[in-house]
Amino acid sequence: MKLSFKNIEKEFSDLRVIADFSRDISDGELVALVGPSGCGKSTLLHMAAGLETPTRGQVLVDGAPVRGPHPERTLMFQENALYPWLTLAQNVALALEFQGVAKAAALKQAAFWLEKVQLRGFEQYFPHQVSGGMRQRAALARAFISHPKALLLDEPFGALDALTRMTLQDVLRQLIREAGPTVLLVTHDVDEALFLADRILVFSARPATVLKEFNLAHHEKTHDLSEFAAMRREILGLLGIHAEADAAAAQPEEIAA
Ligand SMILES: Nc1ncnc2c1ncn2[C@@H]1O[C@H](COP(=O)(O)OP(=O)(O)OP(=O)(O)O)[C@@H](O)[C@H]1O
Repeated sequence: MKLSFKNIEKEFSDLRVIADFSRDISDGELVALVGPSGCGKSTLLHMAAGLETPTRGQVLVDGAPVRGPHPERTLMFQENALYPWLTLAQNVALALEFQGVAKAAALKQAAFWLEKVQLRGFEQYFPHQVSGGMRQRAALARAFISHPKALLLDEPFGALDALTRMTLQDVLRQLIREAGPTVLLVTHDVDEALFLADRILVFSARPATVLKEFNLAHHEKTHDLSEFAAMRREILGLLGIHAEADAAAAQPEEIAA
């Protein structure tokens, strides 16, 4: 599914949030959106989901204007995504039941997807009985069960510790490889963007404009991101975070001859 943002501008009353954003996201591409807090990244995601409309401009899905939410475009949030009164299996199955699939068939599919995210044996657990990482695994299963053509991820692992986040990034990458959806990922974690994305868009503060775009397609990536150290430094610099140690302190001591 191709997503196109055409001259998007967004204002909330007097607040100018997005200033003339245009980009095409190709079918199967994973584009990460990074930028300062409150610059409008989630707003762009909500527009692609059909939950928010641009003040000016258009969001197109395979050439047709977005008119509202659709199960083909699935939004996934940071946390609290599961219903606490339903088991993990029931939560995952619900995504299919909403689309008219009978409960028994939906639960069978849910078991399959829970196994894919390594939650076999936890089908009957309630969300509060499992860890945050396990809840997000279940949320991933729920996102993928309906075979979305576009996945809109809003800080999906933002509430997890660094190690759990990395294992979840691996799970997500495997699911994406198998299912091939187009993905828009909002993240504050530059390493997450470097690891997962084919392209990274770095936004300015409000009103958001793209400061710079980084292309990472065709790189075989691992969590060792040393190959991308210069890019990482540049992205952090654009975000106003200076990664270099104090230049003077970083100088090796001169060796007396
Ligand atoms: N429905 C709304 N009504 C009014 N203002 C809104 C609405 N949605 C978002 N905003 C405002 O628009 C701005 C951008 O919000 P948005 O959530 O898109 O930013 P963000 O870049 O995703 O931020 P963060 O990284 O902190 O999640 C914020 O100032 C926010 O308060």
